[in-house]
Amino acid sequence: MPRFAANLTMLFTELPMQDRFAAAAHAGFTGVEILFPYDIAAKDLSRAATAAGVEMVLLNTPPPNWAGGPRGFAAEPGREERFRHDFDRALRFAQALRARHIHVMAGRAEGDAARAVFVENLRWAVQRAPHASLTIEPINRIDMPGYFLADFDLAAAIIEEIGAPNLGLQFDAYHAQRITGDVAGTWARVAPHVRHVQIAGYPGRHEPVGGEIDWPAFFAMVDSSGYRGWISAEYNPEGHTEAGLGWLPRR
Ligand SMILES: O=C(O)C(=O)[C@@H](O)CO
Ligand SMILES: [Mg+2]
Repeated sequence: MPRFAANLTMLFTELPMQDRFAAAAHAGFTGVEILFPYDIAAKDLSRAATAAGVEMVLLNTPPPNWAGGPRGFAAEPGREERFRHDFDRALRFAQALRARHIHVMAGRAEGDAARAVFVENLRWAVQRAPHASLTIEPINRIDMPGYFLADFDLAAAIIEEIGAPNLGLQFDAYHAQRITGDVAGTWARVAPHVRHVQIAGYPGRHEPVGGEIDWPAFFAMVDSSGYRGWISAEYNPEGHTEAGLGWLPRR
């Protein structure tokens, strides 16, 4: 059975960030992720994670703008220097927090030049951080207009092309359903590349309960595929976070 993590950027927002670690542990999560942790000193976040006894699972490359600004530069021609600067910053945070994965965000771009720059930047990153685990995540363009990586097959092809042991796929079931309408079929095609999973109900991006995704079937499929990484709850709770955690196994 995979382990469950709480995305502290979206869950437990009733509390200040440092208090969300303990709240997640109390609720039954053994790991946490933060999309953009850069506003708080890494040592303070690390202390909160250690005190709560939760593992830091993932963070994103900057910029730290959750409110609609740019979402990374890895696929943007002409922004290679900015990408490398941001990547090193993410690496420092990941090392300080002992974070398992760094999600390398592609940013807004399109076309062959963007694909080439994305591959080139990822090749640089996997060599820059050979001991870090890097992920790329297809994100639907309705929620994130213009985002370069919005195709699971493209992500799998790029991972295969780069062929680095420290680069894998971040499979967000919500985006998979929104992009393909077939989360199970998509999983079946790309499962060997997956090294991190995120979940949210579709439609709505709320708790993973009901909706278009058959959640018991999804969890069974992920489990039987041999995936042993984390499954992270990355959704907007309908109400109070705690009140919506009935879906979490082993509570
Ligand atoms: O939007 C998502 O889904 C994510 O996982 C984020 O990392 C993107 O900011
Ligand atoms: Mg996601």
